[in-house]
Amino acid sequence: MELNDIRQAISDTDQQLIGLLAKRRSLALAVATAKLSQNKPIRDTKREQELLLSLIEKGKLQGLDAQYVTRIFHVIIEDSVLQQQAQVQGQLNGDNTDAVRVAFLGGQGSYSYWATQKYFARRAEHIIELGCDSFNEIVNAVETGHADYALLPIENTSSGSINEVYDILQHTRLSIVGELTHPIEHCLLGLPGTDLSKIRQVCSHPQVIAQCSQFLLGLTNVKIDYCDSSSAAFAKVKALQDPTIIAIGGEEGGKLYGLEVLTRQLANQKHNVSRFIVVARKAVNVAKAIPAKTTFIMYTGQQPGALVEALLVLRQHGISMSKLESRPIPGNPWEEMFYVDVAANLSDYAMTRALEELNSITKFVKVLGCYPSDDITPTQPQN
Ligand SMILES: C=C(O[C@@H]1C=C(C(=O)O)C=C[C@H]1O)C(=O)O
Repeated sequence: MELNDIRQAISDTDQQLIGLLAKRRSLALAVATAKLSQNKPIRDTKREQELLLSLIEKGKLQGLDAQYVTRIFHVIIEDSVLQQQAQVQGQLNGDNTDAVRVAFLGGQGSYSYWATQKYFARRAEHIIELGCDSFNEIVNAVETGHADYALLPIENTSSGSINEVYDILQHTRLSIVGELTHPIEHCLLGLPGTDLSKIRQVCSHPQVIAQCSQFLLGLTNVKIDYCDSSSAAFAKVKALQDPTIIAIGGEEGGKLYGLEVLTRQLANQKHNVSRFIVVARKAVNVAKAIPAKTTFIMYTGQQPGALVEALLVLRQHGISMSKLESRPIPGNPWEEMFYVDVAANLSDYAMTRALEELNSITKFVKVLGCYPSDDITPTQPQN
């Protein structure tokens, strides 16, 4: 067979794969409806386990190794579960699936832009993008009704919590309605033909700079230029047309501005992932069939043991905490507000009781939102 003919056969096979993936997805959505009518949870790890074992067996017969089959089906199953969860949530909360207006940091090509695309691809036909220059502007867009949702990065595996966003949450009336984890792969990006040894200026968002601090220490005589977003940095490098100025951001984003990758994998942590939250004016209910997270803030006061007492309430109700963060309370020096993420549905009896008790033993408690957990831990195909 000629090269072109073989390639044509590969393209035909890929097209069939795409068709099969789309078919599998629509079957998964039908499964979700059937599960709801039978009061069954969306995730069924026993079924996933059986499926993986049987696929590994079938793969072996056709020369496909177990790891390859497992890796591919982890991606397919994760998509299937997230797709089902989004459908169930949309139905429960009467979401608009035609068009949503979403505010996020930066313009086309920023990390928040890609996260927005990923999150809403499962939830709406059309995204009306509202790129913003700051976290305050993003939140304001939703508060004033210019946008339906805002997407905000809240923590990252390299740089930790994004304090500015935590501080905004203390004062906003908006509710957290969703979360999303998204891999962040920082690259040095420059105009075509840029010579790394001649670089004088690196542009990016302060969070990106913080996540690449170790790499940047190795660059001498280079000025750091803090921009509003990674996409603003791309735009600047493109506009200046100076090959001594480069940006840090995602490869796909840089491409939109005609920039090329000079170096990859710049983050301090190899596994560099950001967690984003989605906020809206109206809180949502989370279907019982879906694992939920609740985020609340509390001020315990400064008496000895106050935080321990509060955390004991969670333990007494069998509620597990996935995150505890403290932030200063503006205007009250040395006093701290605690941010707590728990694996619980706000409408669970245990959670209702825990919040009642926390209300009585702390000085202030406010629920920031209850939303579906994005954590789809892959099922391992053990016998
Ligand atoms: C589709 C289903 O829902 C989920 C997704 C699965 C899949 O995509 O194969 C398997 C089990 C469930 O966690 C199902 O239960 O069959």
